Amino acid sequence: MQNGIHVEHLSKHFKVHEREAGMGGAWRSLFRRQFRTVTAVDEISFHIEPGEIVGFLGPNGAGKTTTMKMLSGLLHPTSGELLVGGYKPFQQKAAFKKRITLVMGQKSQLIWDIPAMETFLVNQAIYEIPDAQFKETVGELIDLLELEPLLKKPVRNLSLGERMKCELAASLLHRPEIIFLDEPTIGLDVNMQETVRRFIKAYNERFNATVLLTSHYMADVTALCKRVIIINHGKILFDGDLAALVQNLAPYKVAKLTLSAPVEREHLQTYGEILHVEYPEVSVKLPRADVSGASAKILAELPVQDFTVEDPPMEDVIGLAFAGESA
Ligand SMILES: Nc1ncnc2c1ncn2[C@@H]1O[C@H](COP(=O)(O)OP(=O)(O)OP(=O)(O)O)[C@@H](O)[C@H]1O
Repeated sequence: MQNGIHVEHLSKHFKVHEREAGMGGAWRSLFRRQFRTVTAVDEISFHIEPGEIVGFLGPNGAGKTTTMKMLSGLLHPTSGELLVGGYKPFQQKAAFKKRITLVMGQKSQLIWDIPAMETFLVNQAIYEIPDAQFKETVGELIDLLELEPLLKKPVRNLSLGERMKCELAASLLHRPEIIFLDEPTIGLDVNMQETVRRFIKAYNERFNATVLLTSHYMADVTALCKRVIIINHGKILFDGDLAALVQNLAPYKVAKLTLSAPVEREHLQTYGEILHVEYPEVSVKLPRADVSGASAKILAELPVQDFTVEDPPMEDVIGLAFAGESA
């Protein structure tokens, strides 16, 4: 289980200084400091097999980044057991650092005023990558990410998407087998998101790399992750197949029809809960257990020009997970 990840009852508490509002509060807090404990991660356990790509989802402040930082050795856990690629991350052994990488979409490791290639050379020295391997890996990454035209420009002149591609290359030069990706596509346009996604998949396949990925873009998750872990308020709400999540949480599918003649809303409602009507387009919820029967009825009885049945959008399904938790 060399490239796997084992997490048992992992927790992280932060002690935060609380100050009362106003001048009086500031004065009092000089003498009597008040602290509050924030539980960012609360006794989570999971295992990830080598080569798996797992989506790590949750709303803002759920505990995703804190978990990733513990997994990559940047934060010391408050309690629990953690084994990543056979190492205890916080011991920060050189051999451990060579096996992992943490890419944060909102933080750059590239040196701003000089071309990305210079950062690559710095990383070659840091990770002690032999020349031949460095050349080979840089060549592969240039091909996979189409970096050639970007490498000689100062990083500050690159677009956000171009910078992200260089960021990924810089983070993967040492060919880590375990990669933590925190919002790798944030702020990128749809085409660039797709490029980054394809690259992550290709890297995973080529090196059998284990990937834990957070993203607010559900397209990333559906394209890359068979399995998802959902976290909220530091606790795991779901860990399993994405398909099972959709089935469990959304016991319905969405039928989208294009009508060839108007139909009264009251009549449409008899086929299922209406999500949207804007003639000629209509969306109706169909019970998952009877999709074929309900579809046949619609096609036989309504003036339908076009008809599709889909799973509800992932955003809605994840929303249901959080709603269920707070209910
Ligand atoms: N250094 C810190 N000191 C105090 N509290 C912190 C610290 N880092 C994180 N927290 C708190 O821990 C909780 C979890 O934060 P974390 O950044 O892990 O969430 P996240 O799921 O990554 O959210 P986002 O999607 O917004 O990045 C939040 O309540 C946050 O305010």
